[in-house]
Amino acid sequence: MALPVLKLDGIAKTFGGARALAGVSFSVAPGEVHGLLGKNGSGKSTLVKILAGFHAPDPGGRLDFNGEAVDLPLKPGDFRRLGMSFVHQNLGLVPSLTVLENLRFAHLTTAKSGFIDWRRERATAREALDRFGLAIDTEERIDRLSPVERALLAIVRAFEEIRVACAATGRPGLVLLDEPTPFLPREGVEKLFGLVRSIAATGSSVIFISHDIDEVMTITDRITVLRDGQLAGSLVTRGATHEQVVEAIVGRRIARLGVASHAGPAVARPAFARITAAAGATLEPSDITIGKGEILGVTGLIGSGYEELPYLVFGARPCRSGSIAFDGGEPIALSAMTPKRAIDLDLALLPGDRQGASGVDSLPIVDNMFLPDVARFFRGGRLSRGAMLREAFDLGVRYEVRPNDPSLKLSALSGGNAQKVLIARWMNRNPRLLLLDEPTQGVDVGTRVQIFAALKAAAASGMSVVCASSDAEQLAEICDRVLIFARGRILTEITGADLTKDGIAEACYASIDLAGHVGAASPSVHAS
Ligand SMILES: Nc1ncnc2c1ncn2[C@@H]1O[C@H](COP(=O)(O)OP(=O)(O)OP(=O)(O)O)[C@@H](O)[C@H]1O
Repeated sequence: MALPVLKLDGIAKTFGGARALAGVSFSVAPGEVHGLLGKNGSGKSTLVKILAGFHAPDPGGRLDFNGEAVDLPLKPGDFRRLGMSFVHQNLGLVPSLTVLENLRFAHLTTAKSGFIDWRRERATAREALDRFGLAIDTEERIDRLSPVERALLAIVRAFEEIRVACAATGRPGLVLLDEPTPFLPREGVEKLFGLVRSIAATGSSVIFISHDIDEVMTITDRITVLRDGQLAGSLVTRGATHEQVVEAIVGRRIARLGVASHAGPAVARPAFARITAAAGATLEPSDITIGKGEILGVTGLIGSGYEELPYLVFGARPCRSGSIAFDGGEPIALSAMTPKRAIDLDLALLPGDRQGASGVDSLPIVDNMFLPDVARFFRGGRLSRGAMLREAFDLGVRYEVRPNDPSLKLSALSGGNAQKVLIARWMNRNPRLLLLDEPTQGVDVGTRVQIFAALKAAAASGMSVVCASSDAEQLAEICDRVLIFARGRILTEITGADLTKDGIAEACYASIDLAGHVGAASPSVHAS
């Protein structure tokens, strides 16, 4: 067998007494696309950060790269010399710098001479972007790019670094992609997979971390599964089934997701909220009625306008027009809606930007859980921290937050566990209308099932939900009705037996052709 590009032996990591990795061993062959899977908090990102030189592993482990033992801990930057590159969950781009500066960052900061030939740098950056078919301006600042463009740029940068490193060393390299797809629309995922295959064809290897089992089964050759920091399984992808992979991750059998549980037409329900002529940056004036206890999905290709809806209703983004009326009451102009007023009206918003808008990394979990309603914990004029901690712990049990220590900072949790904290925060308030943007991004397959069950139970007791998502499987699983958007307008509505993962995905794709003809159609869709 060819010499592995990466060989790990007994890699362990302890954070203040808690074991994140308990002696992990596996290897990655040249030209192999290797899936690294596991529940939230199983240790995947910790392993990646050890390879990046960000965390020092506990003593005793061994790491070989292209057959040579590497001194541990890796020093920051060692990975570049060896021929590794990374796309981390937060993408690692500098928002205030340009595309060019981000793309050529490593080269610019290590340039031997003080002189930088900007014309040449620009041409090199342009070539790299063109090679990957990415039509963005090299002078554009990162904070002006869309999330999709940012993700693709980070991916292009990682692949470009490997290409250059391999040309210099003449040996295979390794790209590590830590959940690169949540922000990518279907076309972006396909583009990424094209890049992954082209890198693997040159003999370099790719480690692909994702919670999307279908994607992992499409792109990987082998799969390593971690559970509680230990190796829980190793599978050859071609011979494995979806169920086997899920079982290796969760440790038990669970029912396949994505099978629509809807056999008939949507149940007629009384209207809870009527949105009239809501328009934002890309959303064209649209009328939408949300039923009481209904879970309404909104989706489409990225940029089609659906992703704005939760924010416009919550007053978290500027609107061009629109109003909302609750329970047949007087309409409230969306321009007069603010997050504070929305909270007073018993609305809740879970934004999609986990690392930015939704949680405060530097605050303890308990504060993140109760930020919106801390007033509830004042007893006789004093804040009862004990009551907050007790309730936070109970919520942590219910939503399987690991580790369940509410006094830890949010930043000490893995990405998926942080998302559970934020979901728990809003579900616990029992709002009348829950607005979600990509609610289970980064959440593992077992927890997804629990969150779906909690949402369904809350809807059954009368809570209305709007779920904006590009995840067709999730929408099929939880929604009573899904609206497909194209070019800012509602193109079609899916209910009943058509409400399947494939049905939703097909409608989104169909929207590419149909969007041009949608202008004259009425965008109005109602719950019953
Ligand atoms: N800086 C840190 N301080 C303390 N504990 C940490 C730190 N980073 C990670 N951990 C803990 O280590 C464990 C593994 O976390 P890690 O981020 O590697 O999980 P993961 O498998 O990448 O999860 P996810 O799928 O949610 O991203 C978790 O219990 C986490 O809380």
